[in-house]
Amino acid sequence: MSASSFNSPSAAESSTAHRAPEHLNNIGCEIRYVEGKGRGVFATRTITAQTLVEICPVLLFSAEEYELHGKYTVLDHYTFKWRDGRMALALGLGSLFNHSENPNISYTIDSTTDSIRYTTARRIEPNEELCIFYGHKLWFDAVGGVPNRSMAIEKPDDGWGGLTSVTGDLNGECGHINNPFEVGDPTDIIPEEELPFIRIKTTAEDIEEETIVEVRTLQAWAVDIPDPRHTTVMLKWLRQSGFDTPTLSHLKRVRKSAKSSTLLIGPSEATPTLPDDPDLGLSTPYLISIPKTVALTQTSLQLKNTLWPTVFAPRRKGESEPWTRAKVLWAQHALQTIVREAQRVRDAGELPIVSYVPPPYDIPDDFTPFISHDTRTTARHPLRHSALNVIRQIADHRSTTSSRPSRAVSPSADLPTPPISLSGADTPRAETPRNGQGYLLTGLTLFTTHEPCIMCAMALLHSRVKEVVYLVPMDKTGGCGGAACVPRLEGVNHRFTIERWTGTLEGVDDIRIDDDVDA
Ligand SMILES: C[S@@+](CC[C@H](N)C(=O)[O-])C[C@H]1O[C@@H](n2cnc3c(N)ncnc32)[C@H](O)[C@@H]1O
Repeated sequence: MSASSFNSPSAAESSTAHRAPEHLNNIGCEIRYVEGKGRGVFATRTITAQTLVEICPVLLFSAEEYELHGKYTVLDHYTFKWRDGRMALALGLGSLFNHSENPNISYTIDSTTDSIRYTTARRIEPNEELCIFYGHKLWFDAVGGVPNRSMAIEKPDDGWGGLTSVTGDLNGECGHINNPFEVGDPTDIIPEEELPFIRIKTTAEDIEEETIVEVRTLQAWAVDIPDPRHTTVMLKWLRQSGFDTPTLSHLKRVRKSAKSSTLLIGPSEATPTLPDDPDLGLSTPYLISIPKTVALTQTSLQLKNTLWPTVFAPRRKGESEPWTRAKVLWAQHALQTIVREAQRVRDAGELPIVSYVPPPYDIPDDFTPFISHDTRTTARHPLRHSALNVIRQIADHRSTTSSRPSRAVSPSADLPTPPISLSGADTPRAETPRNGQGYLLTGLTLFTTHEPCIMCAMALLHSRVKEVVYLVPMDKTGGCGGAACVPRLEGVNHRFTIERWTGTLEGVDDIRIDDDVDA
């Protein structure tokens, strides 16, 4: 909101006696009058998180027109600065969202259509007011919940109604927002090379593809069939022999050459007994090295084929989850939240390391976020790393409330409820479900400011977290691709996805720490 000069807004003049107009929004929003604020937007029913509630076309005024006329009118309480210095008025519900320090609506501009898209930042309950964040320099006395400042994450004064809380652009002008993910269809899948992060490889197959000289092999029995016409007989024998096991299903059974064939019999554990038929002219079985896994790329296929003909199976489904534009924005929002929280805890004398588990992108309902920071300094405890704290916070909360993962906790101003104390005393536990669903992080993404150390990476593995996204790599101490990559270790019984964020985010430089600190 620009409010460069003060004109008494209709809101200030209005009273609850006014009748609010109907709005034909089928998402569950309506306009109501509220004491002290004028009109506002309210939910008529539950609206789930990440719901697009309104798309508003904007009315644009030239800078000159606005400077000469607009700013002396009531418009000045409704307009935003547009990209090229023009002023924009959001039509529809856009101009009726009131301000809150705890906004439940975030919004992005779509300059291709000259419109603004408003999305719920969390689940909204019936009759709740839908609010955005205007910035810190308000030109009116705000009515409504002012958060506990000690808990609040300080937001920059963006002059843009909190728009930049989504975009990370903190220079205060819409015109300078340069976030490619806020423009366009939120359901578009972003091409891999345009994603603002690097995927850290965590499967053995992935490593093999990168360091292709080190094809992992195993020993298996083979036999030469001098007359290729006997190959079918030998394949039939193999099927009945019991030597044929699924362990070698990623390999072809026969390697043909110009004059003979070679049959792959089975793994080295059992010495094969061949058919007793001299007419077949078989060689004595012998051990060969064969690729241990399927070929995921053409390069790998070529290399593996030199050992033994290998099945080509390009990257298996689910290994590289596609990211939509909306999911990138969800992640940006989460990361901006942890950066602000880290700045706050740094100012409070702690290490600026924060871990955050937001509602899952796909199924955000019934889960309120958890956020924890490093408390080694205040707790005087070597294990109070932020990732461990948040894992423990979730487990404690879930096991002491109910078996159903549900409303949880956060100290963030972006987030609705106050935090569980991180005093260091273990919370007494209620009975937990046997499968661990009650206390694990199954299906959840953990966002963290710094690459988790090896201890935390192991704890995350035990917690069955689905995905870890971090900002600052810790080359000397990190356990997610820095000093080591714990979920990549052979023999671990769970792997989680890791993304190192490379996209620009305001404030990251403020929270860097010594590279030999365990985060
Ligand atoms: C963009 S308008 C919002 C819609 C406005 N309530 C109306 O009825 O037109 C901004 C104006 O709404 C009022 N307003 C917004 N948020 C408020 C709040 N938290 N407390 C009091 N007034 C608020 C202020 O008068 C402000 O100038």
